[in-house]
This record gives sequence, C-alpha cells and structure tokens, in this order.
Amino acid sequence: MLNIKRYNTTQPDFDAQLVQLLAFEGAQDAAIDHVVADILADVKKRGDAAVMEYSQRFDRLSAKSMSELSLPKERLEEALRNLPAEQRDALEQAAHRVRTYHDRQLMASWSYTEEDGTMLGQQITALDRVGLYVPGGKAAYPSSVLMNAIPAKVAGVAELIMVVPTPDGQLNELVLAAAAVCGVDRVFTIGGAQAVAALAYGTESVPQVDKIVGPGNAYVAAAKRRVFGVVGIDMVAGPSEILVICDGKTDPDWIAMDLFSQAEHDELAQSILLSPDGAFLDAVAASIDRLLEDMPRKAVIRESLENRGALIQVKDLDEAVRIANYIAPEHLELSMDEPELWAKKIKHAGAIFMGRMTCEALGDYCAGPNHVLPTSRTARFSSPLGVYDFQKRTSLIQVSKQGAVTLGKVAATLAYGEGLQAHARSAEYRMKS
Ligand SMILES: NC(=O)c1ccc[n+]([C@@H]2O[C@H](COP(=O)([O-])OP(=O)(O)OC[C@H]3O[C@@H](n4cnc5c(N)ncnc54)[C@H](O)[C@@H]3O)[C@@H](O)[C@H]2O)c1
Ligand SMILES: N[C@H](CO)Cc1c[nH]c[nH+]1
Ligand SMILES: [Zn+2]
Repeated sequence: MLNIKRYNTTQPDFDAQLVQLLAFEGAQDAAIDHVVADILADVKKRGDAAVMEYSQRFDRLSAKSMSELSLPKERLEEALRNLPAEQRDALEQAAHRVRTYHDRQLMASWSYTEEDGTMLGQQITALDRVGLYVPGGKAAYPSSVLMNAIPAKVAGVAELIMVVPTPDGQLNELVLAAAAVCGVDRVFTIGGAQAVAALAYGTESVPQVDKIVGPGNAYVAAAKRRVFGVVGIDMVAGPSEILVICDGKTDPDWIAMDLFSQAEHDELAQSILLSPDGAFLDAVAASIDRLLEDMPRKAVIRESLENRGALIQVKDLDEAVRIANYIAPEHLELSMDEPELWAKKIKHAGAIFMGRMTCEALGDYCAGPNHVLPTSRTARFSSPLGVYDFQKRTSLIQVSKQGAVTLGKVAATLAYGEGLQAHARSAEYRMKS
C-alpha cells in the first residue's frame, strides 16, 4: 500500500503541516550550490576541457574533442526524416498548435506624438542568440524542445543553441527531430551546470548566448541562478508539480493518474489533491494503490507521492481555492462543474486546466500554451515561458523644439534639486536654442 499523507484542514496544526509539505530547497540547497559554483568557475577558466571532464563524470560521455559533443543541423534533419510517420505527425501537430498559441504573444513596437511634436515610444527587438536547456538526465523531453524553441522563433531570435544531456551517449531521435522541426541551429549533447556555464561564458566551441531558458534539475536551476546577470534567464524552475481540486464527481482513476502524471517525472515532483469529499479521497487512495502496480516508473511515482504528495480534505471549494492561491502551483486542475467560474478566483498558478476533460498532460504536449512554468510557489510573481521572454523593450524619446523648452524647465528644476549641475545645464542649453 502506498503511504500518501492525508490531511484535513480542520486539524489545528494544518497550516504548519502545509508549510512543511511545500518546503523545498532545490536550487537553494547549499551542498548543490557549492558543487555548482565550482563547476561554473572551472568551465569559465578551462572552457571545453572542463565541459568534457564533467560530461564524462556525470553523464559517462568520453569525448576527445567537443566536436563529438556537437550535432550539426543536418543530423537533426536526418532524425526528422527517419522518424516513424505517426511520431512525425504528432510532433508537427503539437508544434503547429504551440506556434499558433505563441503567435498571439508577440509584442509590437508603439509610439505616440504629443501636441508639441515630441514623440515617445517603445521599440521591440528580439534577442540575438539564446541557449535552450532541454532536460535529459532521467528522461528525454522532445516536448520541451518545442516549448523552448518555438517562442524564441516567434520572437525572431536569430540563433538558437540547444543543450541536452545524453547520458551514456544515448541520443534521443525524437528530441533531435523536434529540434529540426523548430529550426534550432546547433545542438550540444551536454547538460547540467557545465552546459549552463558553457552557454553563459562561452567556450572555444560553445558560443556565449544572451539568455538561457528551460527547465532542469536542481543543478541546472542553481547554475542558472548563479549566471544570472552575465546572461538573462527565464526563471529558476524546480521539479514538476500538480494541484488538483475536485468536487468528488470525477472518476477517481482519472484523478489518480493525473497525480501520477507529474509524480513520474521525478522523485521530488509534487502531486496534491484537494477535495471536500472524504469518501472521494478514500476512493482516489484506492485507485492509486491499484493503478500503481502497472506503472513502469512505479518506484519514482511511489517515492514522489510518499515524500511530497498529499490528499487534503477541505471544508468546501472556496477553501480549496484559498489554499490553491497560497500554494501557487505550477499546474492547477479544476475538476469540477463550472470551472470557468472558479478559475476567476485563482490568482496564482502557472497554468489552469479547466474541467474534468482537461488533464494536465495535454498541456505538457500539445494544447498550445507553454509547459515551462513557474514552480515552488513562484507563480506568485512569475509567468509561463513565452515570446515575451525573447523580446526586449527599448524606450524611444524624440523631443521637439517646443518640447525641449517645456521639458527642459521641469528637468532642470529637478536636477538642481538633486544637486546635479550637468544634468540641469544639459537641458537648459536646448531651451535657449
Ligand atoms: N518545468 C518543465 O517544463 C519541465 C519539463 C521537463 C522536465 N522537468 C523537470 O526537469 C528535471 C529534469 O531533471 P533530470 O535530472 O532528468 O535532467 P537534467 O537535464 O535537468 O539534469 C541532468 C544533469 O544533471 C547533472 N547532475 C546530475 N547529478 C549530478 C551531481 N551529483 N553533481 C553535479 N551534476 C549532476 C548532470 O550534469 C546531468 O547532465 C526534472 O525535475 C523534471 O521534473 C521540468
Ligand atoms: N510536466 C512537465 C512540466 O512540469 C512537462 C512535461 C514534458 N513532458 C511531459 N511533461
Ligand atoms: Zn509532465
């Protein structure tokens, strides 16, 4: 029997229990951060040689030169050509849907002109070169290639450099084919902190990028956190999470499998169910026990559910919503009637899956929205990966002769107030022209 934690919000210590349940060190873990700091410093100093050594140590890749850890575009095209038709079709359909969704996120430049002829605006440009981290330690993720690369392409990024660990040198053809579908320019078969360092600092072989995006384990997250400032990053993501709120009227097997779907990613993934119906929670617990037996990744699911999972009985759905907003989950399933009404009450979640038919797994692959989402309560302040992560805003200011007089007076007054003479006089020169 699987020993998943059971809580009831009427327990006097429930709030403390919830805090404990959500506690997660991840990228903040001192031991991991220490290891990562050393790897980053070493790659910065020794470049390719260090990348190859760490790839040997962590992924058992014995390369004599970095060219052995790099794949040209032709190799990606070859993977796509050789893919079984059904897989190719699914990949292309998913890519099409993800592209259609992300097309809508494209920001456009804008400007307006004031009465005196002064023009103000915002010019949008794409990043020049980005690094896409595609996780690959424990499983391969072709879908993460789509989710990273498509918004970058839609934004108009000129060059896409992808890194993906290939433990024991095992290439995943679907991952390579996905890179071809998305127009990725170069792929390096490296992962972990060494790959993040190579992208951030550049090596003899790996070009330095402007921003690194994509999910990964705690080593990857800690490395991204440390290189932020040298390069941009999208977010510091942790293991996958799912929070399901169910009114008790969905098939318990469906809900059990939805909880498994994130648990199977990682022993550290988190799957939580909230329901006002205690008998329903019992039924889901029974489904978990029965269905787990046939799951290929049974051990990972068990560990994840026993260590970080929970079935929580709430007073009512309003209380469930309050808890969901506190948890700010990566994925939130609203498995209930009128989910659109309840969704309006959700302020903090990476993605909301509305209604009994909408399982989170569809969002992972092909619904359209991005599956790279804020985790570990960071949905309180951050958003899904999107086109906006690959675009920058530059302010535009063109002052007319009249504008120079009116604005010059305001600026000079404030500049003298700050004790900054040069600022004031710089503005005053234009007032007299
Ligand atoms: N949020 C998302 O969109 C999304 C998508 C897919 C996967 N994920 C998550 O990404 C994570 C993927 O993790 P993963 O491990 O499978 O792949 P990964 O690519 O993130 O990490 C593998 C790398 O970790 C490094 N590493 C492993 N052990 C190490 C050690 N002891 N010391 C130093 N470096 C070490 C190695 O360099 C290896 O290449 C999972 O948590 C999964 O849930 C998230
Ligand atoms: N659920 C993951 C994001 O947390 C994404 C994914 C990829 N493949 C399957 N799932
Ligand atoms: Zn998933």
